[in-house]
Amino acid sequence: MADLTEDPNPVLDIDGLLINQEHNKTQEEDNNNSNSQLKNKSAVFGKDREDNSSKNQNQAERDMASIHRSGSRPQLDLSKAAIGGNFEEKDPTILLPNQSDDLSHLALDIGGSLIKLVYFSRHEGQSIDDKRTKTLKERLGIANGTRRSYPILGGRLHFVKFETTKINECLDFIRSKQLHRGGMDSRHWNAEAPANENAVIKATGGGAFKFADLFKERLGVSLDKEDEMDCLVAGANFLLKAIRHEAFTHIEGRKEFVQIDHNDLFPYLLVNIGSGVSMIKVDGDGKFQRVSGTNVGGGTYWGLGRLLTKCKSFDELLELSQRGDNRTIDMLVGDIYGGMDYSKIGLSASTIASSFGKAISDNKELEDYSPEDISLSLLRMISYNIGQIAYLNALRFGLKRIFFGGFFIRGHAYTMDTISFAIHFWSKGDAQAMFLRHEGFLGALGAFMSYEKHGLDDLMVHQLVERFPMGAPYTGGKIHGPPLGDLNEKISWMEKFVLKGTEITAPVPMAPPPGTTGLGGFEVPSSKGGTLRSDASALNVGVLHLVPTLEVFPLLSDPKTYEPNTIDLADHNELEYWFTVLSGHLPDLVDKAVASEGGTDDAKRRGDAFARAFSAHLSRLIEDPAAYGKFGLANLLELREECLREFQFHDAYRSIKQRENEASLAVLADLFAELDSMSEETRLLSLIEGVLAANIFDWGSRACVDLYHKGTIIEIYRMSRNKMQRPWHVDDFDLFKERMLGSGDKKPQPHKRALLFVDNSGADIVLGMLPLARELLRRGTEVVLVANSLPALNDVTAMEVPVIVAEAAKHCDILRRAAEAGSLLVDAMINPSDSSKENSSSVPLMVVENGCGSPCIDLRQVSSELAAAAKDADLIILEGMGRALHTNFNARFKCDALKLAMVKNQRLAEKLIEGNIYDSPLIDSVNTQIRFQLFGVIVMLVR
Ligand SMILES: CC(C)(COP(=O)(O)O)[C@@H](O)C(=O)NCCC(=O)O
Ligand SMILES: [Mn+2]
Repeated sequence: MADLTEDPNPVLDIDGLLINQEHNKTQEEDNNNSNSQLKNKSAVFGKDREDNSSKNQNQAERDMASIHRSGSRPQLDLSKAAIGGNFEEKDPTILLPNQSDDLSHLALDIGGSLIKLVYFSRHEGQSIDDKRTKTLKERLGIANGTRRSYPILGGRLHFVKFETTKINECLDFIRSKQLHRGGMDSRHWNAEAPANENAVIKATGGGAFKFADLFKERLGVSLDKEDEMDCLVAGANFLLKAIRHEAFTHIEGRKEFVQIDHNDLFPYLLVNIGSGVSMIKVDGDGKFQRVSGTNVGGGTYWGLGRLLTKCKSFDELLELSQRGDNRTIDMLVGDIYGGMDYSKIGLSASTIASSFGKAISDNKELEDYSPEDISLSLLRMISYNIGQIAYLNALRFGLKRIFFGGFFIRGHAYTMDTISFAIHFWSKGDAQAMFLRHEGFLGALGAFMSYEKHGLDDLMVHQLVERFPMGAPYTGGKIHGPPLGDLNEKISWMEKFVLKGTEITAPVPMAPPPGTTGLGGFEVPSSKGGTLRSDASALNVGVLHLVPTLEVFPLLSDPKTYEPNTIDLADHNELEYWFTVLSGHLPDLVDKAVASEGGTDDAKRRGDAFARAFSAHLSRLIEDPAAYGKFGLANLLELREECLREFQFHDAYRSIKQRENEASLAVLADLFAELDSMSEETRLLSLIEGVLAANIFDWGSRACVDLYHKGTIIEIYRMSRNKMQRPWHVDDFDLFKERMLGSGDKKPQPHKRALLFVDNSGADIVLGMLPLARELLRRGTEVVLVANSLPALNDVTAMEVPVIVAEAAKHCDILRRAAEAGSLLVDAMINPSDSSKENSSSVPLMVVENGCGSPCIDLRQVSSELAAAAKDADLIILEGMGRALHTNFNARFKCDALKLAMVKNQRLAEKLIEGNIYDSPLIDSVNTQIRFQLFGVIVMLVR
């Protein structure tokens, strides 16, 4: 019988854990994780669901999906195939003993100064298929046979780089991660395993020739050389199509991310600035022509710079330029025109008229000029020249977009500004220079894509999630030390790194404040002196998680214009505010996290490491808000959760959630009785007020946590509900009521299926959302509770909801029947298919996971289960600040959508409600006269 843990096909079903932990966790940890998830799941249903027959079915499903894969995927080796388990089964396991996972793992671009590595690591598909999910999938039309087959494997794409002079470190890294044994099952990378005699690694760049023998000798692998231009173009095309906001403009110190329309990408000019410069007109995938180039490039800057300044490295030279003032050497227009602009032809006094021009008139020798000034003058001369030639070529072919890549740029602000200025100036604003976040990895990515079976072609933008683990030993993609084996080593590394200095908090400090470079970057750079490092403004490149099961939420009215974040952290005031808020929460969060792991010394150490890591992220963002790409508040809140998971805190609020669930369930029967005694209209209003009131139980909000000291859950809930006087700040209740209850001649129009995006545990779900769900069910609307896949703050997870519903159902027949019909109460059923027949008269209550582990939700990337459930839905209810305010406040849908949120944050109240915050309903605390003045409520019905 095939063992699930050895399944070579983790494509397929990762419903349980869409977002995984950091990659360099050991395999053992991964397994422990999934085991404990499975154990929880089993506990929910009181049975061990991981018995052999379900294993067989899982396996069969995986095999089915493998067979459905597109031709670009690894072909199946069917030799010695056999049916495993019971032949009578509908989907017996098919064993493929000779099927190896021949997925490519590593590709290299070995340049003159840097070696760039792109490697892929598989991650295990966690399948949690129990009776409930199986029946649910059948109901949603994604069960066996009709289920989607995912054309690619789930996994992670890593980007790292080494200096070419340190090639031995690079070889050690490859060996320690066993990346050269790509032909094997990656989940069993094993140092003991014999090297594959014929192992081949795709490589591009001159070093692929130069170091071929060294690779053979040290790693026993051959380098399969790929053409550099082919690779550059393939890499750029992939990035521009698959990564949202890969490109950005850089004008006067300001980065702005650009969303490229995939259908309108070609043609463009790709300018790759390495030692020399290539200019390539790209017309499509594999369709390109090198149209020009210049021998004045990165090598020129480095070569001349070294001679003129005695610098020891390229980075040192760049670093010098940060402190330079090119006006001492360059002849400016103002120098010629007595300080005046030459406005007739559009030249300002600060424009460089002649690079190094002052050196002809000054009676000075080389030693009389500062190396800093020389470096900056040289940098500008070369950047400007490249920009100008690029523009001329764009003009030649009528190209509006010019993308710049290559090692020369290195995210360097003044280089980018100078290039942008040249393009803008000469094209009179018609053409635009754009830069790429993964600028240095184009070639390596392209080499990776040249493997026949890489599968990346099939990837869609919504299936990629970029994560920023505190990926020691490489921060921002750059290797800083030997690779780390496990979490313990990683923590030690961080402890040392932080103790050593500020490097971890500011691995790549400095972003010039907007405007410092002046017109076209020709003013004097603002210097941060000694704090600057060579890769000063380089952008952080994260790990790309490939999650084939993610889908775009089908009910978004316009996915193209959808922007999940309401708050954009590119606004420095916002960033500073949230930085302060989240820094303030940190000590408390660490306490909770450590307590959730038993308060052991190990947990304390991990807690400490988490705090350091998250603070480092915050500092990095404060230094450069664009460091992680386009980043909104939702991303920051998610980063915090990811960071907790990185240090193995899987559910920091576990016990708080449990306690609040119990306390709320204890008063639920009374609440149902109270609601049932009301008239329809009063009840509907009370239900909405109840959702808002219960949303106050939010451990992510400082104001709310302070409130908890003032009374019991039910007291706070009641007090809060009683204070909900209408009209609310945004108040579409009457519209909703009309649809639900009708008015005058209008009959009620019950919805067919409602998706309820639930938020917090305890009162929020139990006293708020479940009673609302019950009302909808009573009116004949199917209800799907949509909950997080992974914990985030005190949010309830999809795994926890069935237990809560089971408890609630003890007090309510409507819920019980609906839960049975929706297969939530599996233990109450004799046989799921009989049971669904029996309950066919009842509308079902179902639970699906949303695909994320954050307090917010990006509806461009949701679980396939949710996407399937959405197909028949005509009502969406988004609840809570994270899902309805921080994200999706501006979202529009194809059907009715209700956004219900208690505004629990002063700044947000000001920003979104646009009124005087003191107009908001006041909430008196129960026992004291203290007034909480920052709560407003929003009930928004939108389409
Ligand atoms: C993290 C949250 C979005 C969670 O709110 P919820 O979605 O549970 O209503 C919210 O607690 C929040 O924005 N907190 C910010 C910090 C504060 O106001 O203290
Ligand atoms: Mn929440």
